[in-house]
Amino acid sequence: MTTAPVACFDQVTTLVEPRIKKLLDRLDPHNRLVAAYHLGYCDADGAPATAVGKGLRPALALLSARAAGEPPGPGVPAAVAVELAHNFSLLHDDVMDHDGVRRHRPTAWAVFGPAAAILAGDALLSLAHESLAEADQPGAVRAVARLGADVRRLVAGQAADLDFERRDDVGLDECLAMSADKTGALLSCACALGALLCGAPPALTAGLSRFGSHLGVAFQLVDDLLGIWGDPGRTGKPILSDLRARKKSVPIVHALTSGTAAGDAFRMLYAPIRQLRESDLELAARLLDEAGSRDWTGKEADRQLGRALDELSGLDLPAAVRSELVDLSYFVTGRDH
Ligand SMILES: CC(C)=CCC/C(C)=C/CC/C(C)=C/COP(=O)(O)OP(=O)(O)O
Repeated sequence: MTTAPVACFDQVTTLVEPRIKKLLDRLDPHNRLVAAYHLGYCDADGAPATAVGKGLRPALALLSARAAGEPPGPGVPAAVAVELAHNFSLLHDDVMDHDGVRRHRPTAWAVFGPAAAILAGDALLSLAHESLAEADQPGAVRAVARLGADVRRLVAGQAADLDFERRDDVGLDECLAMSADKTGALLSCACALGALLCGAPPALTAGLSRFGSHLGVAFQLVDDLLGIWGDPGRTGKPILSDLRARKKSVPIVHALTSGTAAGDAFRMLYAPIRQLRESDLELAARLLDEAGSRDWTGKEADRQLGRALDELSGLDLPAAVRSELVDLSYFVTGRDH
């Protein structure tokens, strides 16, 4: 496990969470309860609880504002916006995937029903845009437009991901492109949005954006590995969850297209006509390992991390910000949850 850089995550707790809680007050009581439950601010009865997400995207947005030479404060509307947009996507994703557990607790739809969870997601996305539109800062309009464009990419990535589940001819390149849309777009947005909101020079915003894209793909590849080989006690999701759901994540597509004996055996096991038993799932994970797919995915995550760090080295950044962005990048790719 890699230790998280402390300062930027502390600022998420002290600066971003209180602002999100204040925005939730604008929602009708039931919608607010579902959203607050999903965010981990309360349990299903409304009793206070401790927030559950890692807060990666808001941490990046605060660092993005600092990259533009500002203190973290002016980055808060951006940090709030990306965290709310991220949680909109998780609420809807859990409904679409019928996932019953996230962040070590029953998902919002499992507790309150799919309609309530979808509406809570809709409300969070609206609040994300309000957070930026109400910011009295030079780049507010551009920031709203940027968030909108990146949420559109996230939606396209999710559509591709769902489509892949029905297809048996998915290629590795399109799978990586899907990861760049589904996850890279919002991380890229987080890395650019703080600077954009603060009116930073376009070259700095563009460089941060490219850094975030590569980091986002690396993040998704690590997520793909954790979806198969992660410890449920750490990930907060059921064991072998991506295999059980017959996902076409990168390690799975790598095996299916590897042309190895293990990859071919995996293809037979994973065929849609077969009912997958628990023992099949363990065998499937072993075959992926034997096909070299775990190793390839880990190396590709490292390659994307390298490209992210190369982008960073070309940017003129305050030393403390550079060092936190580097620490955060290693945390993201070395995480076990
Ligand atoms: C439109 C739609 C439904 C899109 C879905 C897109 C989607 C679910 C992408 C997956 C992104 C991802 C790896 C989330 C976990 O982030 P994390 O580990 O940072 O989560 P945390 O906040 O729990 O820490």
